[in-house]
Amino acid sequence: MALAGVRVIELAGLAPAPFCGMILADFGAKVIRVDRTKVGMAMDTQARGKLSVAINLKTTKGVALLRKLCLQSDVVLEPYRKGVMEKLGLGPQELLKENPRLIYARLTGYGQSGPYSSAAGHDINYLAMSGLLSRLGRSGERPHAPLNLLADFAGGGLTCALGIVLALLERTKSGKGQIIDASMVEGAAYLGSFVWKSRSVGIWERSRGENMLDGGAPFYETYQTSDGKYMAVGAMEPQFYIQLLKGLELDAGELPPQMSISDWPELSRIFTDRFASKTQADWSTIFDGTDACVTPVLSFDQVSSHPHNQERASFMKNSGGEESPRPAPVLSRTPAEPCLASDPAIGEHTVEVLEEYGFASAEIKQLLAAGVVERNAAKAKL
Ligand SMILES: C[C@H](CCC[C@@H](C)[C@H]1CC[C@H]2[C@@H]3[C@H](O)C[C@@H]4C[C@H](O)CC[C@]4(C)[C@H]3C[C@H](O)[C@]12C)C(=O)SCCNC(=O)CCNC(=O)[C@H](O)C(C)(C)COP(=O)(O)OP(=O)(O)OC[C@H]1O[C@@H](n2cnc3c(N)ncnc32)[C@H](O)[C@@H]1OP(=O)(O)O
Repeated sequence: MALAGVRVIELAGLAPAPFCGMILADFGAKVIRVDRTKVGMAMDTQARGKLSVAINLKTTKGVALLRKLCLQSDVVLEPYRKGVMEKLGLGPQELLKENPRLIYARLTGYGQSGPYSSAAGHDINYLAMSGLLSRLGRSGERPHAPLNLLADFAGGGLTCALGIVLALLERTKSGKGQIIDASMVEGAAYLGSFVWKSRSVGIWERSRGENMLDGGAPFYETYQTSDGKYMAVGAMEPQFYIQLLKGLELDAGELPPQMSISDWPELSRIFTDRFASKTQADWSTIFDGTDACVTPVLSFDQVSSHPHNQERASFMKNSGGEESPRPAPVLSRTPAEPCLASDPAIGEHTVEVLEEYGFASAEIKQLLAAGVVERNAAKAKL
């Protein structure tokens, strides 16, 4: 796999850093998640392929232990509020001094500087601060955050993974590590570059929810079908729009012009009535194999059995039967090989990891007895 041989220490976090760690693990890195001790249940739902060590970082020995792990690793990924790692004596200056090849990734909401850098926050706050949230939502309604996908995962976890891979690539030339300051506000804003940079072509001039790509245009919308499901329409270009009208059995000559913005509400009503006359399966049969850019809005229950996704094996099941998306993109020679075993219990690999990093068994016993580290059995498989 592409990242085979890369060792990552991931400090346990809420959602974005776990996703970043899972991407690295899916593509072959050895990812060791550092959990707290005395925590019953892991909150990491993105733990595929990771190992877990439980270390009490509020002890001097726990901090020394983590330093030793970082000394022999390529990447440390930390998701805490600004200053937390420095308070523990695990800041980048200290760790890079000991291991100059270390890539030290800091994944936060607001970045390592600026007046908000120490504030708590979540996806919705970061998205708001990126400017993007102001553009998301229906006409006349409040801005709406679409799940916690944009800041936490796209602007956060995924962007941070890109930063780590870039730093690993650069290290092959310089031999040096570096610090990554991954701010979810900036990651989300960067993701919005298209919106920023396409303002000059006039496609965002109207209010939120009234433009071509944000729900304003009838040919870029979802429509309910007679069985309560939905179809997605993305027929922007005239040659594709004609195909849409053909599938809907509408005569272009009897309709207002596609780009007549003042007629969009009327066109939208016509399309709404038409889509409501057949089931999702009927519409799929009509539009499949055409260039109308019309697809069913698949639910999580439907998605893996759709013939297209099925042929590509786009979704997979782990050993416990849990379904999830297969890692993307697909690399031809060194594709991801996601782990199919169930997620690790907190501290499941404490002993194994410490042994691998050179701790003697007597030392491990002492650390366990003193509560500096904790070992737990793998979760029972039902
Ligand atoms: C919208 C998303 C998040 C969605 C996640 C949800 C799925 C979950 C969020 C809340 C969960 C529910 C809740 O917990 C209640 C129930 C609990 C129950 O067990 C399960 C059901 C629950 C209902 C549960 C269900 C779900 O899990 C939830 C709904 C996001 O946007 S995530 C993005 C968040 N932002 C960031 O990551 C940016 C960077 N980080 C931060 O800004 C802060 O870390 C953050 C997130 C604001 C949290 O701040 P906090 O004050 O809690 O922590 P920090 O200041 O960072 O300090 C960390 C301290 O921990 C110490 N520490 C770390 N490791 C160790 C260790 N191994 N040993 C000892 N101590 C450790 C560290 O030293 C710090 O200590 P100090 O404070 O003393 O310095």
